[in-house]
Amino acid sequence: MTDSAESALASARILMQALPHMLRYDEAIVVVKYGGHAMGDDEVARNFSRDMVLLEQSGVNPVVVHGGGPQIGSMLKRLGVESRFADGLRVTDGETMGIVEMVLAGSINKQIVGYINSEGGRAIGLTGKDGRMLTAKKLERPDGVDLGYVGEPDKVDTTVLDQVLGRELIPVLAPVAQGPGGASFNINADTFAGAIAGALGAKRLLFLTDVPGVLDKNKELIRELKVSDIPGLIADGTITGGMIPKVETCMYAIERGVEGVVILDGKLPHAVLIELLTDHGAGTLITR
Ligand SMILES: Nc1ncnc2c1ncn2[C@@H]1O[C@H](COP(=O)(O)OP(=O)(O)O)[C@@H](O)[C@H]1O
Ligand SMILES: CC(=O)N[C@@H](CCC(=O)OP(=O)(O)O)C(=O)O
Repeated sequence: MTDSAESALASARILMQALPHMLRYDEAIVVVKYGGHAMGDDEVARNFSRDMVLLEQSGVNPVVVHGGGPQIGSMLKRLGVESRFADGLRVTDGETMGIVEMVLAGSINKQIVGYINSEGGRAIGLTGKDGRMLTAKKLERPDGVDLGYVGEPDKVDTTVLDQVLGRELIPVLAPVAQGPGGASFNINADTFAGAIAGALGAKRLLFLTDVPGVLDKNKELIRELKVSDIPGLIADGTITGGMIPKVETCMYAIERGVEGVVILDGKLPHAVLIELLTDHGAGTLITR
């Protein structure tokens, strides 16, 4: 067989394997949270963007929610502003909020839009403010510690997204929202993605991070989890740090009707396609 015939046969085999999965996700909404740690270099960003375009072309409706914690940290350092966290959330005074909005809604959001456009897609960059998609309320902590302009989702209004989805456009959302008095609030990107996925009734919520998924005590990947397994894994110290808000968001999203949440390594080439369009999946699948 010639090289080109062999390559065509290989593509046909992949397509045949992917077809039943493509039908399962036809017209479904898949929310993909693209974490700041998963963004990496130019090639990672191009692979990620290509996957979003391929999904859209296969009849799936991807909605991207991005983070940018490490990138905000670098900008604060350059500007000589100290970064402070309380339980994984950035303490956000007025000056910090201006820089958070500049980095998330400005540079990162438009970079991702640019990458998706370069791969042949039509991306549309928005924040929670646009069309009042997501309004924030100030996050009040039980211990009374004031985190400043850190918000949590109050209301989600999907009017703008309803106009965009199904029209060959890929929404790319930055986790900034307007709160009481019109001020901008900084929302953890995992929490923002969970609220959007819940309101849209997404079929899947994918968290792209920098580890293969939820790891057990021996650092082995746990392939499947039930919501009821999670509190025990937090209590016994298996799940710690930045993984806690992620799995808590999984529980929240599944309670609101999201069918399944997957935590996976965003630097694995074509992680999203492998997860959605093959039998073996790529990370940890969490279901009811
Ligand atoms: N059981 C666990 N399995 C995997 N990662 C864990 C676990 N417990 C804690 N983590 C930590 O959670 C991190 C992912 O959260 P985070 O750094 O907030 O990611 P992102 O920036 O992508 O949102 C991992 O890099 C790891 O250090
Ligand atoms: C309140 C809060 O902590 N907001 C986050 C928003 C960005 C984010 O969540 O980015 P990652 O997903 O890359 O961590 C922050 O300021 O870092």
